[in-house]
Amino acid sequence: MVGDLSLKFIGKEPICDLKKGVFGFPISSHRVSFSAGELKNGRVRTGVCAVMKVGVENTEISRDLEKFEGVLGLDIVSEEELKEKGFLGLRKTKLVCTIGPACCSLDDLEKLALEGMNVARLNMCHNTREWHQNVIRKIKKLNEEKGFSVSVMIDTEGSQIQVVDHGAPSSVKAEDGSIWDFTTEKFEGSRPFTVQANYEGFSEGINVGDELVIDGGMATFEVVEKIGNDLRCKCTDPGLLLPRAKLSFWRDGRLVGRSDELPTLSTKDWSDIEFAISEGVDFIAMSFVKDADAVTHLKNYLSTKSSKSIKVLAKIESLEALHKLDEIVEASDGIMIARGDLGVEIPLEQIPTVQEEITHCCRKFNKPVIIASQLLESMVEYPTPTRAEVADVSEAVRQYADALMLSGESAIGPYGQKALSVLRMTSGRMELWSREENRESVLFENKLEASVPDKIAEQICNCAAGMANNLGLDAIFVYTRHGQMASLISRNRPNPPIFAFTNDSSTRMALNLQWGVTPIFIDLSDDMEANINRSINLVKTKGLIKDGDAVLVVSDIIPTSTAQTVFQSIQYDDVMKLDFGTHIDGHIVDCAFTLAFNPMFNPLFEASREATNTGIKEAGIDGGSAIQEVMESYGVEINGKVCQGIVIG
Ligand SMILES: Nc1ncnc2c1ncn2[C@@H]1O[C@H](COP(=O)(O)OP(=O)(O)OP(=O)(O)O)[C@@H](O)[C@H]1O
Ligand SMILES: CC(=O)C(=O)O
Repeated sequence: MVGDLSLKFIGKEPICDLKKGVFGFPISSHRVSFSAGELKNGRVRTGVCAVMKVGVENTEISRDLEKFEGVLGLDIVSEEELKEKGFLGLRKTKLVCTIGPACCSLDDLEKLALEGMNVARLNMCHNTREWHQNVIRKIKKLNEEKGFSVSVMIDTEGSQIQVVDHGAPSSVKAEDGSIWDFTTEKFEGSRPFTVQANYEGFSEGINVGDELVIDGGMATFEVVEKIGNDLRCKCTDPGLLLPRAKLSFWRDGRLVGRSDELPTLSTKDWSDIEFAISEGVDFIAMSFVKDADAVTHLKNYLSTKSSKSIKVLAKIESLEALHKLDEIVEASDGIMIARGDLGVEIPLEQIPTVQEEITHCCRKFNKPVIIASQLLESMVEYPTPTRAEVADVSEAVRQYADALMLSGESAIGPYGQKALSVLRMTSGRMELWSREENRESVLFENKLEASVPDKIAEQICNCAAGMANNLGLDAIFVYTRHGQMASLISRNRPNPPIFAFTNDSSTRMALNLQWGVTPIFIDLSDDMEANINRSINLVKTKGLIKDGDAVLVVSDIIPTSTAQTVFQSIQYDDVMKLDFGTHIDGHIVDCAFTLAFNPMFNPLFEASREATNTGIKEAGIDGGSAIQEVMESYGVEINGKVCQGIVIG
């Protein structure tokens, strides 16, 4: 992991507010670099380096513009949005659409892509292999020929106890007091008042008196008799039975776990995964994940079978998954909060808090999260959403979910594009409100568990996001091969948009799901200066950035070129000090930071801290002697030798 941070100003004016210089004074070209190379045990680890550069002369830009070449793989929708609304107008929340019969033509898919669909979701529960293949190919065709960048996700069917047949072609009403048989017996056609379940062992451990709940509350029955494996039930809360309705059993107000023996991935799911690999999808959303092992197993399988990197998302839709949330989130590449099936296993009133907890957990582990199901359910039938639905969407955006998903609204409803536009406009409005309220002024503080270089990269990204917010920068440019730093910055939910330049097409497609990140495909070299200049010139040539815009540049690309002599290596035992001062009309502003990796230096930090506090307290002509006294009272043991603190300057 490598980090590389620099500030780049386009155009003549030195900037700070940033457009007027720091405290009104011009900023000179200035560069600081560091890189953590060797660690204590002598093993060479990947380096971490940072570059800060302020000020670029106009001539440099003009010179680079002359030699500009290459292609900027920015999708046409982001490009249009950027031209129309500017950096801060770019939507941060990503949008996922379930593709079904109502939106599977090339024309419909193009309309959804134009309306802002970032990811197309295909649920393998429905329709044929050929149908899915056809849709995937149409999406790839649109990406290639029309300049979109829509990622493809498939959902595995997973294993769950559900209705195979309920005696009617579509929905059927269960009346109060009516008696129904639930069975796994296979029979031709349909029988009235008979529901066929998909799983042989569905009634094991179920007692007379238990409650059988349909689809989390569509209808409720009481088990009145067990006949072999079959259950005879009386309807106690009338309602609808839909095709593929989910069955759950409850006793004394608690869920009776029934799906333990069902495999997370069935034989059909494995065959769908093979299909997904062969079609080169970008994400596989795994249904009914119970633990981290299932996710790890699939990830390992994909890493050996697929030449491209396919990301594995775990769908959180059972009580079991909630109990193992941390381990599942940590093991996966992202999460889908499948509120539909989750509502079958937990009381509905718990969904909002559970959603917020899962979203928070994903932030903690830096994994993208999709909030799914019933966001605009009424739009499956009606052209406008309810006010409550818009409030639900806004709440998901307020929680900083990475993505929102449409299900039946786009798959079967006649108003799919309109529903997508409601998501887009509601997200944009809420994002603006959050920014104006400066809700994310306190950056996300949970640290990720990682190696020292990764922690440093994380800190660089946290600083970068804070700096971009505090200085009111226009954009953050991240140069990344695997998307790690783009994702670490996104985790901080900064105000400016994040443009992730990558030369890896899997990374580009994966970043489509990450909050606030606009992925851009571009050729990258080891020469960061060349990468920065080329990409800025390309962006500039397209008219997407203008003189005076301030861009923060972060990179995780390790420079190998010998020309990069500017990078200095900082060892584990080194102490790095970054100190800068300026004056405004004779008033001096001084600022310094110190960074060390070896805890041996902690007493030195304590001495400096106490001396600084004394300096602040005693501020005045004689403050220096008080500082000196405190500093000299400290003895710091460094490599076995006790050294006395001294004040320099
Ligand atoms: N490819 C498809 N072909 C036909 N109908 C589809 C297709 N995809 C979705 N649908 C329809 O759209 C509705 C919503 O689909 P979606 O897959 O989001 O929900 P679901 O069927 O409840 O499954 P899950 O619980 O896995 O989300 C489904 O009820 C189904 O009728
Ligand atoms: C999306 C999904 O699978 C659910 O909400 O159940």
